[in-house]
Amino acid sequence: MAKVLSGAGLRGQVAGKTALSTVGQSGSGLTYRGYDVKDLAAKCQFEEVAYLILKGNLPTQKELNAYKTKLKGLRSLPSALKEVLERIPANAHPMDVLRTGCSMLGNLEIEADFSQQDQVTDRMLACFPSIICYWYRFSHDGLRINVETDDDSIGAHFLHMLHGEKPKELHEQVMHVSLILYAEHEFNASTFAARVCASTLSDLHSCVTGAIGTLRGPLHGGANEAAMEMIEGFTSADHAEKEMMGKLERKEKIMGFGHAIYSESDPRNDIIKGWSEKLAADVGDSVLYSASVRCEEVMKREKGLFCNADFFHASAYNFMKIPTKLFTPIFVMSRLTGWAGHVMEQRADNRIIRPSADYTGEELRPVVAIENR
Ligand SMILES: CC(=O)SCCNC(=O)CCNC(=O)[C@H](O)C(C)(C)COP(=O)(O)OP(=O)(O)OC[C@H]1O[C@@H](n2cnc3c(N)ncnc32)[C@H](O)[C@@H]1OP(=O)(O)O
Ligand SMILES: O=C([O-])CC(=O)C(=O)O
Repeated sequence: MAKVLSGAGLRGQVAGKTALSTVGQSGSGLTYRGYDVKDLAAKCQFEEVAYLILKGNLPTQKELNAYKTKLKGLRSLPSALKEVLERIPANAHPMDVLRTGCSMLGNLEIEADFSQQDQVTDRMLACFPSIICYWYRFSHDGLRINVETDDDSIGAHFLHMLHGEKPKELHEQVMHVSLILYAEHEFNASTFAARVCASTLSDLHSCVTGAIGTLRGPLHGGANEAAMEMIEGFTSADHAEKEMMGKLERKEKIMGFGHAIYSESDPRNDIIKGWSEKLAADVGDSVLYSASVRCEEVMKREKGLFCNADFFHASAYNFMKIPTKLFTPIFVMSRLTGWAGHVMEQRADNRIIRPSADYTGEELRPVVAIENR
Protein backbone atom coordinates (compact mmCIF):
# COMPACT_ATOMS: atom_id res chain seq x y z
CA MET A 1 0.00 0.00 0.00
CA ALA A 2 1.41 3.40 -0.96
CA LYS A 3 1.75 6.09 1.73
CA VAL A 4 -0.92 8.83 1.71
CA LEU A 5 1.06 11.79 0.50
CA SER A 6 -0.23 15.27 1.22
CA GLY A 7 0.37 18.32 3.40
CA ALA A 8 3.43 20.48 4.02
CA GLY A 9 6.89 19.91 2.57
CA LEU A 10 5.58 19.60 -1.01
CA ARG A 11 4.61 16.04 -0.06
CA GLY A 12 2.87 14.22 -2.86
CA GLN A 13 3.31 17.04 -5.38
CA VAL A 14 4.84 16.07 -8.69
CA ALA A 15 7.70 18.53 -9.23
CA GLY A 16 9.17 17.16 -12.44
CA LYS A 17 9.96 14.03 -14.43
CA THR A 18 12.69 11.44 -14.07
CA ALA A 19 13.75 8.25 -15.80
CA LEU A 20 16.31 7.49 -13.11
CA SER A 21 14.41 5.75 -10.33
CA THR A 22 11.09 4.87 -8.73
CA VAL A 23 10.61 5.03 -4.95
CA GLY A 24 7.87 3.26 -3.00
CA GLN A 25 5.61 2.60 -5.96
CA SER A 26 4.27 -0.53 -4.31
CA GLY A 27 4.74 0.88 -0.81
CA SER A 28 8.27 -0.43 -0.46
CA GLY A 29 10.10 -0.86 -3.78
CA LEU A 30 13.12 0.93 -5.23
CA THR A 31 14.30 0.69 -8.82
CA TYR A 32 17.16 2.35 -10.70
CA ARG A 33 16.46 2.67 -14.43
CA GLY A 34 14.09 -0.31 -14.23
CA TYR A 35 16.30 -2.60 -12.14
CA ASP A 36 15.31 -3.61 -8.60
CA VAL A 37 17.89 -2.30 -6.12
CA LYS A 38 17.92 -5.75 -4.46
CA ASP A 39 18.98 -7.31 -7.75
CA LEU A 40 21.63 -4.65 -8.31
CA ALA A 41 23.02 -4.96 -4.76
CA ALA A 42 23.23 -8.75 -5.12
CA LYS A 43 24.84 -8.87 -8.56
CA CYS A 44 26.74 -5.64 -9.26
CA GLN A 45 29.69 -3.57 -8.21
CA PHE A 46 29.08 0.09 -7.40
CA GLU A 47 30.89 1.28 -10.52
CA GLU A 48 28.43 -0.73 -12.67
CA VAL A 49 25.52 1.00 -10.98
CA ALA A 50 27.16 4.42 -11.30
CA TYR A 51 27.55 3.70 -15.02
CA LEU A 52 23.90 2.62 -15.20
CA ILE A 53 22.64 5.77 -13.51
CA LEU A 54 24.84 8.14 -15.50
CA LYS A 55 24.73 6.51 -18.92
CA GLY A 56 21.40 4.70 -18.92
CA ASN A 57 22.45 1.06 -19.26
CA LEU A 58 24.55 -1.52 -17.41
CA PRO A 59 28.09 -1.72 -18.84
CA THR A 60 29.59 -4.72 -20.59
CA GLN A 61 32.72 -6.12 -18.93
CA LYS A 62 34.86 -4.17 -21.39
CA GLU A 63 32.98 -0.93 -20.71
CA LEU A 64 33.23 -1.49 -16.94
CA ASN A 65 36.96 -2.10 -17.13
CA ALA A 66 37.45 1.08 -19.15
CA TYR A 67 35.25 3.07 -16.77
CA LYS A 68 37.13 1.86 -13.69
CA THR A 69 40.48 2.58 -15.33
CA LYS A 70 39.28 6.07 -16.15
CA LEU A 71 38.11 6.71 -12.57
CA LYS A 72 41.37 5.34 -11.15
CA GLY A 73 43.25 7.90 -13.22
CA LEU A 74 41.25 10.77 -11.71
CA ARG A 75 42.01 10.24 -8.01
CA SER A 76 44.69 12.90 -7.58
CA LEU A 77 44.09 16.28 -5.91
CA PRO A 78 45.44 19.62 -7.18
CA SER A 79 47.99 21.13 -4.77
CA ALA A 80 45.84 24.25 -4.22
CA LEU A 81 43.00 21.99 -3.04
CA LYS A 82 45.35 20.10 -0.71
CA GLU A 83 46.49 23.44 0.74
CA VAL A 84 42.89 24.41 1.45
CA LEU A 85 42.19 21.03 3.06
CA GLU A 86 45.26 21.37 5.26
CA ARG A 87 43.87 24.61 6.66
CA ILE A 88 40.57 23.09 7.80
CA PRO A 89 40.71 22.18 11.52
CA ALA A 90 40.35 18.63 12.83
CA ASN A 91 37.14 19.53 14.65
CA ALA A 92 35.39 20.58 11.42
CA HIS A 93 32.58 18.34 10.25
CA PRO A 94 33.71 16.24 7.25
CA MET A 95 30.51 17.21 5.40
CA ASP A 96 31.64 20.83 5.62
CA VAL A 97 35.08 19.76 4.44
CA LEU A 98 33.54 18.01 1.46
CA ARG A 99 31.31 20.99 0.69
CA THR A 100 34.38 23.24 0.70
CA GLY A 101 36.42 20.68 -1.23
CA CYS A 102 33.78 20.41 -3.93
CA SER A 103 33.46 24.17 -4.16
CA MET A 104 37.25 24.65 -4.36
CA LEU A 105 37.49 22.00 -7.07
CA GLY A 106 34.92 24.03 -9.00
CA ASN A 107 37.29 27.01 -8.88
CA LEU A 108 40.27 25.02 -10.07
CA GLU A 109 38.59 22.81 -12.67
CA ILE A 110 35.68 24.90 -13.91
CA GLU A 111 32.83 23.31 -15.85
CA ALA A 112 33.14 25.72 -18.75
CA ASP A 113 30.10 24.36 -20.58
CA PHE A 114 27.63 21.51 -20.30
CA SER A 115 29.51 19.37 -22.82
CA GLN A 116 31.97 18.75 -19.95
CA GLN A 117 29.37 17.37 -17.54
CA ASP A 118 30.37 13.70 -17.92
CA GLN A 119 34.02 14.48 -17.32
CA VAL A 120 33.25 16.73 -14.33
CA THR A 121 31.06 14.01 -12.80
CA ASP A 122 33.70 11.30 -13.23
CA ARG A 123 36.31 13.56 -11.70
CA MET A 124 34.14 14.20 -8.63
CA LEU A 125 33.30 10.50 -8.29
CA ALA A 126 36.99 9.62 -8.41
CA CYS A 127 38.37 12.34 -6.14
CA PHE A 128 35.74 12.87 -3.40
CA PRO A 129 37.14 9.91 -1.38
CA SER A 130 40.58 11.52 -1.80
CA ILE A 131 39.27 14.85 -0.46
CA ILE A 132 37.69 13.25 2.61
CA CYS A 133 40.67 11.04 3.48
CA TYR A 134 43.37 13.60 2.67
CA TRP A 135 41.80 16.05 5.10
CA TYR A 136 41.00 13.39 7.70
CA ARG A 137 44.47 11.84 7.79
CA PHE A 138 46.23 15.23 7.69
CA SER A 139 44.12 16.82 10.43
CA HIS A 140 43.92 13.74 12.66
CA ASP A 141 47.23 11.93 12.06
CA GLY A 142 49.44 14.72 10.69
CA LEU A 143 50.01 12.70 7.50
CA ARG A 144 50.06 13.84 3.87
CA ILE A 145 48.74 10.61 2.36
CA ASN A 146 49.11 9.38 -1.20
CA VAL A 147 45.61 9.55 -2.68
CA GLU A 148 46.52 7.79 -5.92
CA THR A 149 46.17 4.16 -4.84
CA ASP A 150 45.72 1.35 -7.36
CA ASP A 151 42.66 -0.09 -5.60
CA ASP A 152 40.11 -1.58 -7.95
CA SER A 153 37.03 0.21 -6.59
CA ILE A 154 35.92 3.51 -5.09
CA GLY A 155 35.03 1.77 -1.81
CA ALA A 156 38.42 0.06 -1.53
CA HIS A 157 40.21 3.31 -2.43
CA PHE A 158 38.38 5.03 0.41
CA LEU A 159 39.06 2.33 3.03
CA HIS A 160 42.70 2.00 1.96
CA MET A 161 43.36 5.73 2.40
CA LEU A 162 41.42 5.84 5.68
CA HIS A 163 43.15 2.90 7.35
CA GLY A 164 46.51 2.98 5.58
CA GLU A 165 46.16 -0.59 4.32
CA LYS A 166 44.23 -2.43 1.64
CA PRO A 167 40.80 -3.49 2.94
CA LYS A 168 39.80 -7.11 3.33
CA GLU A 169 37.51 -8.53 0.66
CA LEU A 170 34.45 -8.56 2.92
CA HIS A 171 34.81 -4.83 3.58
CA GLU A 172 35.24 -3.99 -0.10
CA GLN A 173 32.12 -6.04 -0.82
CA VAL A 174 30.12 -4.19 1.85
CA MET A 175 31.26 -0.88 0.41
CA HIS A 176 29.97 -1.91 -3.03
CA VAL A 177 26.59 -2.77 -1.51
CA SER A 178 26.41 0.36 0.63
CA LEU A 179 27.32 2.68 -2.23
CA ILE A 180 24.75 0.96 -4.47
CA LEU A 181 22.01 1.37 -1.86
CA TYR A 182 22.74 5.07 -1.39
CA ALA A 183 23.23 5.94 -5.08
CA GLU A 184 19.86 7.31 -6.16
CA HIS A 185 16.45 8.10 -4.68
CA GLU A 186 14.24 10.19 -6.96
CA PHE A 187 13.30 13.68 -5.65
CA ASN A 188 14.73 13.44 -2.13
CA ALA A 189 15.70 16.79 -0.55
CA SER A 190 19.36 16.90 -1.64
CA THR A 191 18.61 15.80 -5.20
CA PHE A 192 15.83 18.34 -5.43
CA ALA A 193 18.26 21.03 -4.20
CA ALA A 194 20.65 19.97 -6.98
CA ARG A 195 17.87 20.15 -9.57
CA VAL A 196 16.74 23.59 -8.41
CA CYS A 197 20.32 24.81 -8.78
CA ALA A 198 20.65 23.12 -12.19
CA SER A 199 17.41 24.74 -13.35
CA THR A 200 19.10 28.16 -13.20
CA LEU A 201 21.69 26.75 -15.65
CA SER A 202 24.37 26.87 -12.97
CA ASP A 203 27.49 24.67 -13.03
CA LEU A 204 27.70 21.10 -11.72
CA HIS A 205 30.01 21.97 -8.79
CA SER A 206 27.45 24.48 -7.51
CA CYS A 207 24.64 21.92 -7.83
CA VAL A 208 26.64 19.34 -5.90
CA THR A 209 27.85 21.82 -3.27
CA GLY A 210 24.22 22.73 -2.53
CA ALA A 211 23.25 19.07 -2.46
CA ILE A 212 26.02 18.24 0.05
CA GLY A 213 24.76 20.98 2.35
CA THR A 214 21.23 19.61 2.04
CA LEU A 215 22.22 16.00 2.68
CA ARG A 216 24.14 17.00 5.82
CA GLY A 217 21.08 17.48 8.07
CA PRO A 218 19.95 14.73 10.49
CA LEU A 219 16.51 14.46 8.86
CA HIS A 220 18.27 13.33 5.65
CA GLY A 221 21.75 11.80 5.22
CA GLY A 222 22.99 12.90 8.62
CA ALA A 223 20.68 10.33 10.22
CA ASN A 224 23.29 7.53 9.91
CA GLU A 225 25.65 9.49 12.18
CA ALA A 226 22.86 10.40 14.60
CA ALA A 227 21.78 6.73 14.75
CA MET A 228 25.35 5.70 15.60
CA GLU A 229 25.59 8.29 18.35
CA MET A 230 22.45 6.78 19.86
CA ILE A 231 23.27 3.07 19.58
CA GLU A 232 26.86 3.36 20.77
CA GLY A 233 25.46 4.31 24.18
CA PHE A 234 23.59 1.00 24.52
CA THR A 235 25.25 -1.75 26.54
CA SER A 236 22.79 -4.54 25.65
CA ALA A 237 19.54 -5.19 23.79
CA ASP A 238 17.56 -4.76 27.05
CA HIS A 239 19.32 -1.47 27.75
CA ALA A 240 18.48 -0.35 24.19
CA GLU A 241 14.82 -1.17 24.78
CA LYS A 242 14.71 0.78 28.05
CA GLU A 243 16.38 3.83 26.50
CA MET A 244 14.16 3.72 23.42
CA MET A 245 11.01 3.57 25.54
CA GLY A 246 12.22 6.65 27.43
CA LYS A 247 12.87 8.51 24.19
CA LEU A 248 9.43 7.65 22.87
CA GLU A 249 7.81 8.74 26.12
CA ARG A 250 9.63 12.07 25.81
CA LYS A 251 8.40 12.23 22.19
CA GLU A 252 11.95 12.40 20.84
CA LYS A 253 12.54 11.72 17.19
CA ILE A 254 14.56 8.57 16.64
CA MET A 255 17.04 8.98 13.81
CA GLY A 256 17.22 6.21 11.22
CA PHE A 257 13.47 5.46 11.38
CA GLY A 258 10.55 6.51 9.22
CA HIS A 259 10.46 7.78 5.68
CA ALA A 260 8.80 10.53 3.68
CA ILE A 261 7.68 8.16 0.90
CA TYR A 262 7.86 4.50 1.96
CA SER A 263 4.85 3.29 3.93
CA GLU A 264 5.78 -0.27 4.94
CA SER A 265 9.54 -0.61 4.79
CA ASP A 266 12.65 0.79 3.17
CA PRO A 267 13.91 -1.94 0.80
CA ARG A 268 17.50 -0.92 1.47
CA ASN A 269 17.19 -1.81 5.17
CA ASP A 270 16.98 -5.61 4.84
CA ILE A 271 20.02 -5.61 2.61
CA ILE A 272 22.32 -3.51 4.79
CA LYS A 273 20.96 -5.22 7.91
CA GLY A 274 22.06 -8.58 6.48
CA TRP A 275 25.56 -7.25 5.88
CA SER A 276 25.68 -5.68 9.32
CA GLU A 277 24.88 -9.10 10.80
CA LYS A 278 27.72 -10.69 8.78
CA LEU A 279 30.13 -7.98 9.92
CA ALA A 280 29.01 -8.40 13.54
CA ALA A 281 29.88 -12.10 13.34
CA ASP A 282 33.18 -11.24 11.69
CA VAL A 283 34.26 -8.88 14.49
CA GLY A 284 32.72 -10.98 17.28
CA ASP A 285 30.24 -8.28 18.29
CA SER A 286 27.65 -9.25 20.87
CA VAL A 287 26.12 -5.85 21.65
CA LEU A 288 25.77 -3.37 18.79
CA TYR A 289 23.95 -5.57 16.29
CA SER A 290 21.53 -7.12 18.80
CA ALA A 291 20.85 -3.68 20.35
CA SER A 292 20.10 -2.35 16.84
CA VAL A 293 17.72 -5.24 16.16
CA ARG A 294 15.94 -4.50 19.45
CA CYS A 295 15.57 -0.82 18.48
CA GLU A 296 13.95 -1.97 15.24
CA GLU A 297 11.52 -4.24 17.15
CA VAL A 298 10.60 -1.53 19.67
CA MET A 299 9.93 1.08 16.97
CA LYS A 300 7.75 -1.34 15.01
CA ARG A 301 5.79 -2.40 18.11
CA GLU A 302 5.38 1.05 19.68
CA LYS A 303 5.09 3.36 16.65
CA GLY A 304 4.62 1.16 13.59
CA LEU A 305 7.80 2.76 12.24
CA PHE A 306 10.51 0.89 10.29
CA CYS A 307 14.24 1.39 9.81
CA ASN A 308 15.23 3.47 6.82
CA ALA A 309 18.48 3.01 4.85
CA ASP A 310 20.48 4.83 7.49
CA PHE A 311 19.86 2.78 10.63
CA PHE A 312 21.82 -0.44 10.00
CA HIS A 313 24.41 1.47 8.02
CA ALA A 314 25.51 2.85 11.38
CA SER A 315 26.52 -0.52 12.88
CA ALA A 316 27.84 -1.81 9.53
CA TYR A 317 30.22 1.14 9.13
CA ASN A 318 31.20 0.95 12.79
CA PHE A 319 32.17 -2.72 12.39
CA MET A 320 34.48 -1.65 9.54
CA LYS A 321 36.14 0.86 11.90
CA ILE A 322 34.91 3.87 9.98
CA PRO A 323 34.76 6.94 12.26
CA THR A 324 31.16 8.07 12.79
CA LYS A 325 31.71 11.54 11.37
CA LEU A 326 32.69 10.02 8.01
CA PHE A 327 29.37 8.17 7.61
CA THR A 328 27.50 10.92 5.74
CA PRO A 329 30.46 11.75 3.47
CA ILE A 330 30.33 8.12 2.27
CA PHE A 331 26.69 8.77 1.36
CA VAL A 332 27.94 11.72 -0.74
CA MET A 333 30.53 9.54 -2.53
CA SER A 334 27.61 7.44 -3.72
CA ARG A 335 24.69 9.88 -4.13
CA LEU A 336 26.89 11.99 -6.37
CA THR A 337 25.80 9.64 -9.15
CA GLY A 338 22.12 10.35 -8.52
CA TRP A 339 22.70 14.10 -8.17
CA ALA A 340 24.69 14.28 -11.40
CA GLY A 341 22.15 12.10 -13.23
CA HIS A 342 19.37 14.45 -12.14
CA VAL A 343 21.33 17.57 -13.08
CA MET A 344 21.83 16.09 -16.55
CA GLU A 345 18.12 15.27 -16.82
CA GLN A 346 17.17 18.76 -15.70
CA ARG A 347 19.51 20.37 -18.21
CA ALA A 348 18.16 18.20 -21.03
CA ASP A 349 14.60 19.45 -20.51
CA ASN A 350 14.83 22.60 -18.44
CA ARG A 351 12.50 25.22 -17.14
CA ILE A 352 13.60 27.24 -14.10
CA ILE A 353 12.09 25.75 -10.93
CA ARG A 354 10.18 28.53 -9.28
CA PRO A 355 7.10 27.58 -7.23
CA SER A 356 4.73 30.02 -5.54
CA ALA A 357 3.97 30.72 -1.88
CA ASP A 358 0.78 31.47 0.05
CA TYR A 359 1.38 34.91 1.57
CA THR A 360 0.78 35.03 5.34
CA GLY A 361 2.31 38.45 6.12
CA GLU A 362 1.06 42.00 6.78
CA GLU A 363 -1.47 43.83 4.60
CA LEU A 364 -0.05 46.59 2.42
CA ARG A 365 1.10 49.51 4.66
CA PRO A 366 2.92 52.80 4.21
CA VAL A 367 6.56 53.31 5.29
CA VAL A 368 6.56 55.65 8.33
CA ALA A 369 9.45 58.11 8.38
CA ILE A 370 12.29 56.76 10.60
CA GLU A 371 11.96 59.56 13.23
CA ASN A 372 8.28 58.66 13.73
CA ARG A 373 8.63 54.84 14.22
C1 LIG B 1 18.48 8.42 3.58
C2 LIG B 1 17.44 9.26 4.19
O1 LIG B 1 17.47 10.45 4.07
S1 LIG B 1 16.19 8.44 4.96
C3 LIG B 1 15.58 9.59 6.18
C4 LIG B 1 16.60 9.81 7.27
N1 LIG B 1 16.04 10.60 8.34
C5 LIG B 1 15.77 10.11 9.56
O2 LIG B 1 15.99 8.95 9.86
C6 LIG B 1 15.27 11.08 10.57
C7 LIG B 1 14.11 10.51 11.39
N2 LIG B 1 12.91 10.42 10.58
C8 LIG B 1 12.16 11.52 10.34
O3 LIG B 1 12.42 12.62 10.84
C9 LIG B 1 10.96 11.38 9.42
O4 LIG B 1 10.48 10.05 9.45
C10 LIG B 1 11.32 11.78 7.96
C11 LIG B 1 11.99 13.17 7.91
C12 LIG B 1 12.28 10.79 7.34
C13 LIG B 1 10.04 11.79 7.14
O5 LIG B 1 9.24 12.80 7.64
P1 LIG B 1 7.66 12.88 7.38
O6 LIG B 1 7.36 12.46 6.00
O7 LIG B 1 7.22 14.21 7.81
O8 LIG B 1 7.15 11.76 8.39
P2 LIG B 1 5.66 11.17 8.56
O9 LIG B 1 4.67 12.07 7.92
O10 LIG B 1 5.70 9.75 8.13
O11 LIG B 1 5.49 11.19 10.14
C14 LIG B 1 4.34 10.61 10.71
C15 LIG B 1 4.43 10.67 12.21
O12 LIG B 1 5.45 9.82 12.67
C16 LIG B 1 6.39 10.54 13.45
N3 LIG B 1 7.71 10.10 13.13
C17 LIG B 1 8.23 9.95 11.88
N4 LIG B 1 9.48 9.53 11.98
C18 LIG B 1 9.76 9.42 13.29
C19 LIG B 1 10.92 9.02 14.00
N5 LIG B 1 12.04 8.70 13.37
N6 LIG B 1 10.88 9.00 15.36
C20 LIG B 1 9.74 9.33 16.02
N7 LIG B 1 8.61 9.70 15.38
C21 LIG B 1 8.63 9.75 14.03
C22 LIG B 1 6.22 11.97 13.01
O13 LIG B 1 6.65 12.88 14.01
C23 LIG B 1 4.74 12.05 12.74
O14 LIG B 1 4.06 12.20 13.96
P3 LIG B 1 2.93 13.32 14.10
O15 LIG B 1 1.89 12.98 13.08
O16 LIG B 1 2.51 13.18 15.52
O17 LIG B 1 3.64 14.63 13.82
O1 LIG C 1 13.98 9.89 -0.37
C1 LIG C 1 14.14 10.52 0.68
O2 LIG C 1 13.36 11.40 1.09
C2 LIG C 1 15.31 10.25 1.54
C3 LIG C 1 16.05 9.02 1.19
O3 LIG C 1 15.73 7.93 1.59
C4 LIG C 1 17.21 9.13 0.31
O4 LIG C 1 17.50 10.23 -0.19
O5 LIG C 1 17.89 8.12 0.08
